[in-house]
Amino acid sequence: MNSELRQAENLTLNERRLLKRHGRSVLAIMAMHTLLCLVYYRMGAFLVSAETGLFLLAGVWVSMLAYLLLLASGLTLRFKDPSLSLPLILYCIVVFAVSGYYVDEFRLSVVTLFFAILLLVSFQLSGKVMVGVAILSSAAYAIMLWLALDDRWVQLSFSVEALQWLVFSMIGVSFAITGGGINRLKKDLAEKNRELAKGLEQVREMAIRDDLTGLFNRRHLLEILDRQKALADRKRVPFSLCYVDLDHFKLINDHFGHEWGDRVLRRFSQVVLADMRDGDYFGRLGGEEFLLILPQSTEQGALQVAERLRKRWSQEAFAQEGGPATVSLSVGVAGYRDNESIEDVLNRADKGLYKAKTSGRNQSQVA
Ligand SMILES: Nc1nc2c(ncn2[C@@H]2O[C@H](COP(=O)(O)OP(=O)(O)OP(=O)(O)O)[C@@H](O)[C@H]2O)c(=O)[nH]1
Repeated sequence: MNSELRQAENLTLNERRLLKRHGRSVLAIMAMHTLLCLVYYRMGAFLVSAETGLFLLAGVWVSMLAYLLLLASGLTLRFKDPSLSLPLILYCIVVFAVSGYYVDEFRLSVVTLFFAILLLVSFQLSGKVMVGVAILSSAAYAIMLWLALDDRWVQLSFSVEALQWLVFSMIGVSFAITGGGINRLKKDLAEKNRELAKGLEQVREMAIRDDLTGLFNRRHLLEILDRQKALADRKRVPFSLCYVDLDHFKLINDHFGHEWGDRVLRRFSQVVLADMRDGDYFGRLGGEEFLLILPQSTEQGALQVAERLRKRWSQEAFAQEGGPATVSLSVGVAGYRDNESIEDVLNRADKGLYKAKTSGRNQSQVA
């Protein structure tokens, strides 16, 4: 599994965990709200008939359970806001306004729970939306109050109710402003985290790559070899190496300059990368020496790959650009033998290379 896939999976897991926590918080707040309503009903302060009260509570809980099930299903994960904070808070405005309407004496205590939900959604909603929500909730409170006063004006004190509305509205707006700040902070933090992850990825890339060619460096090649050896020892999957060395490279530097030497090294890297099979590994050991690691390849298979590469590279000409006509290469091939060390298999590949060099270069030899 590549790192992007793993990262995406982790993000989804985190998102799911956060959603679960959000769902639990909403559930707790709504349960407290129901409990308060039931207590006030027992005290005779919730001014509804048993049927109406039951109908209202059933309505609240059916829609609440539908919301929680929707979150738990993961269907909302593809939305920009998987917790559906805006629909939730709009729904809560209605629920708290309706319940507040029926509890004259304890109105403020019931609607206070609304602030807990407001705080919860502030993690998702922007400052502007939060202020909009606060204004809307204040308007809903005012309408609810107007209806209550209209119905029961004898029992109610306009000035006390108006003062409570003012307190509710002011707290609502200050929650919205603070919540907007939290949201901004969260966004800034997420952006910083993204930058940090990008930076870390760059550092990791720098640690495993060769500067000149962008290929894997010696250290990373050795790590890959360790992994291949473990796999081969455990699962008996063969792997082979091609130790590749460009011939008479010193002459290229001497005749055409160091710049040309670098250019040849880079072109060689591109040619191999374009030609190699998915799942194979190619890197630069240093200088003009390269290593091709071929998982699931036998020595004979690797020899064929080496020969194909040698022939492909021999077609690469530089004379027209003012460089060497062609540059040949020699390859030492070695297949991993059960339980031998990485050092041993590398030494055998190096021996093959030596054989290829001493036998006239421009060839591949198994060792
Ligand atoms: N341009 C360039 N040259 C490099 C780099 N790294 C190593 N070299 C040069 O590569 C040359 C390698 O020379 P040798 O080890 O004698 O090998 P060779 O000339 O290819 O001879 P054979 O391998 O025997 O065919 C040296 O001159 C190094 O300076 C590099 O990054 N860029």
